[in-house]
Amino acid sequence: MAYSVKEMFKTLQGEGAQAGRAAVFCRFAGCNLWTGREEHRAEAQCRFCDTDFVGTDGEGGGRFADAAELARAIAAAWDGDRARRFVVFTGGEPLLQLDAELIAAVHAEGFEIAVETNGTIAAPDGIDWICVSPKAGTALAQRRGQELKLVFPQPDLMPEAAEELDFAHFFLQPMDGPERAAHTQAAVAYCLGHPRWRLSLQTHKMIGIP
Ligand SMILES: C[S@@+](CC[C@H](N)C(=O)[O-])C[C@H]1O[C@@H](n2cnc3c(N)ncnc32)[C@H](O)[C@@H]1O
Ligand SMILES: Nc1nc2[nH]cc(C(=O)O)c2c(=O)[nH]1
Ligand code: SF4
Ligand SMILES: [Mg+2]
Repeated sequence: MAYSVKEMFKTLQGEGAQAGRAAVFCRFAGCNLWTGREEHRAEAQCRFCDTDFVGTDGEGGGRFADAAELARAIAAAWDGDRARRFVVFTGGEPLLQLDAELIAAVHAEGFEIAVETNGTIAAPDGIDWICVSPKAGTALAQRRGQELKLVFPQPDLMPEAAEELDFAHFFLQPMDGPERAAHTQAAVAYCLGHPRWRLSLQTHKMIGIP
């Protein structure tokens, strides 16, 4: 199938258990929880998004005709040592587009594959690192993986409700926006009182990298 990619770039993973690791970020266009248009934000299912995922006009973005073409572009974006090649599929919601064919093509290029998903769509087999970031008021289809990364606080989605899920790592990530400092303090306090949860900071924003 063809794929719509907003942007693609190599940077360090900023968040979660893989923070600090070099990765190609492939940001798919489109999401099932928000149109991405500001005039629809107040009515969206997910209202705190920090990302522009509309269209295919970003750096390294475009329409890719098939899996082989997109896998080649991902490999070209990894301009270093072949060892420890790593791609993070994000968006938008990547599980609207990431399929078995693309997973196979990117594995064939020697990459480990991670995904950042809202968890409302079950992941296809073969992804090496699944990070689910659940959103209040939505039904969770993907209930297992490597990393659960809960944006905090979401008053209608308390961490306690997520603890029964089958993940190796549990992170709270302070919700960015005008209240970021207060959200960060609240997340710190929660982690201190509930030590199964660890703090995930968006480190790329602190140091000004994509
Ligand atoms: C832009 S989303 C794309 C992937 C997928 N749609 C999802 O929500 O997981 C990438 C990550 O950023 C997180 N995120 C989005 N907006 C945020 C904000 N305002 N503050 C902190 N994290 C945010 C998401 O929860 C997710 O973990
Ligand atoms: N550096 C960096 N790390 C990230 N981790 C998750 C991101 C995302 O937008 O999915 C992201 C991002 O946009 N940049
Ligand atoms: S689900 Fe992810 S991409 Fe979609 S609006 Fe929410 S944070 Fe943004
Ligand atoms: Mg981001």
